[in-house]
Amino acid sequence: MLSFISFVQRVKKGGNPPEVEKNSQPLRFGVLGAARIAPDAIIKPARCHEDVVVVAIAARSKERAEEFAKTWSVPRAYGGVDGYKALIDDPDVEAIYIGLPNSLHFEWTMRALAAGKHVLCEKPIADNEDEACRMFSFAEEKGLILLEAWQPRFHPSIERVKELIDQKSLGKMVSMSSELGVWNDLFFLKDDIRFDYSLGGGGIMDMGPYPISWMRYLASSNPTVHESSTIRRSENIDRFMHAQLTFPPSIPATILTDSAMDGWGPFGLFPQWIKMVLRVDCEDGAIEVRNFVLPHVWHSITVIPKHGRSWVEKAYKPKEGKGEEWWSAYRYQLEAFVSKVRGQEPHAWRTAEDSIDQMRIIDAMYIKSGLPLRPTSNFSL
Ligand SMILES: NC(=O)C1=CN([C@@H]2O[C@H](COP(=O)(O)OP(=O)(O)OC[C@H]3O[C@@H](n4cnc5c(N)ncnc54)[C@H](OP(=O)(O)O)[C@@H]3O)[C@@H](O)[C@H]2O)C=CC1
Ligand SMILES: O=C1OC[C@@H](O)[C@H](O)[C@H]1O
Repeated sequence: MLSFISFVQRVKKGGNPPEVEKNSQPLRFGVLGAARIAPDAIIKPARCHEDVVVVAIAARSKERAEEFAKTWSVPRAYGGVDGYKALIDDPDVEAIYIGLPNSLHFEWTMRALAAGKHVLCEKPIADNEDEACRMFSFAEEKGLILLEAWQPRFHPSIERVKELIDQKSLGKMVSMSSELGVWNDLFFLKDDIRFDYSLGGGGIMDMGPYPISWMRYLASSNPTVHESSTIRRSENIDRFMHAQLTFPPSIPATILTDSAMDGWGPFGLFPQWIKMVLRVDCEDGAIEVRNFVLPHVWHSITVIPKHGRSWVEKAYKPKEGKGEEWWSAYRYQLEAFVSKVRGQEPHAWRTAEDSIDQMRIIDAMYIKSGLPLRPTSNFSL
């Protein structure tokens, strides 16, 4: 009962966070694309961050930009064919949030960096490893911050799981597995960007960043991809992927993603509940993490020793440092981004190398399953 009440309180406050008083010179963000994820990923976190304001939004249509600006109280709206460019050129904007289709992450990150802006760009950072390398090397050349927005990395829950593994009370890690599946019609549009190869779509592009990054972080290493099989939605788009990997020295791992799980019951008429389980088996027990995608909404960390009783943990607030029970993973992410821009040590970070390695593994999964890499952008500065 208590945990249900705290769930309701957390979701209520996290979903509509309080507006806090701002510092005298907060970091001024512009939002590129009136994407569905933008309110959760940047607008709401900015509202409750004392050192951030969102000053502008750009969308392909002026009406859409104005509507978004009105809904979310953003002072300036840019639209039309030059809308994105106008936002980037706005001298008042210091940092850009990019929530565009994956195929546009490269071009608009490069343009934003060229204009001297820091960038928080959605996951996956690019269409492939080659693009990711070029983006991070340009950010370094410009002395600007570029962060791939993979929010679970910043939430206290992942830190707690890592701590449980590293303290070795369950012994050494022996294997990992994860399942991430959603019922198609529950989440996606008929013409979703995720189903369009030219926009960098694909199931493992969209869902893969979660299990792959969790596993890489928990193992503190990068895997080799051995095998990968898919059920396709269309020619180059994986709906379902099952991949087998090995983390060094010889820890096997399996990853399953499915963006259109079959329904259940007569004729599969009823939607399946979302599957979001990651399991780490160790010599003397196991850990199961439920909801490793949006851990702030709800999660559970079940510790299952081979000898003795299991227990369940939750970690919404860090043991030390800034944070509140109701902070979303996006809010924690913004905290880290701003610290980095301000030259302070963030509580967590995702390095260039980390994001580039991540793209290399996604590429390897496509190669192993006989699908082409997502297309490299033709854009050049
Ligand atoms: N971190 C997370 O939790 C999540 C991250 N994401 C990531 O965010 C990004 C956006 O996802 P999502 O919000 O679901 O996507 P949407 O389809 O809702 O938004 C994509 C935006 O891209 C813009 N856009 C520009 N060119 C095109 C084009 N040719 N076709 C379609 N849209 C275009 C549109 O902006 P406009 O018309 O307004 O200019 C649109 O609002 C993806 O990279 C995805 O992986 C998504 C969900 C969760
Ligand atoms: O990043 C994401 O997180 C949740 C998923 O359902 C969604 O497709 C994806 O873009």
